Amino acid sequence: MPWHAGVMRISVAADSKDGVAERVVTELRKRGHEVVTHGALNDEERDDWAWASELAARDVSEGRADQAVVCCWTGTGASIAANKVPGVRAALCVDAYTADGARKWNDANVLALSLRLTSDVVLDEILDAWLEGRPSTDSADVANVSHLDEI
Ligand SMILES: O=C(CO)[C@H](O)[C@H](O)COP(=O)(O)O
Repeated sequence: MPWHAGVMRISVAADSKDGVAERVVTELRKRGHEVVTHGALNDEERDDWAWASELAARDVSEGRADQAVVCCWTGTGASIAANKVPGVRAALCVDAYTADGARKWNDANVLALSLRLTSDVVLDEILDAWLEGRPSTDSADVANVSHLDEI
């Protein structure tokens, strides 16, 4: 399903059943999106950050999800793991400005979050910016993003 279609299928992964991770799931569902859970949010799966994040990123890469949100304590490991998956552009976002830029300039398709840093208010702001964000059509931005596949 394309970005602009409104309702999306979004995979959410976390390495602990943290309140922030559970709030991501709740907030996405509240906004009408279909959510698939991985890692510590899924009783059947391994909960380490590299494995959990990989599963969510592969959902995006292999077309089972439109976007993903990957979470760990710092957000760093989750973003590194996701960015190893072909076609994934994961962005670790600590505020709405970064989330907006990640969608606009980087056409990011995976949002990485720090469970440690992300307050409820900031999470709401990040999700709003992320979900409303659209990739730039500026030729330089398009060229940068397409070069990522060539690197
Ligand atoms: O931020 C992380 C990785 O970037 C992890 O969440 C952090 O290392 C804690 O992991 P664990 O609970 O398995 O020790």
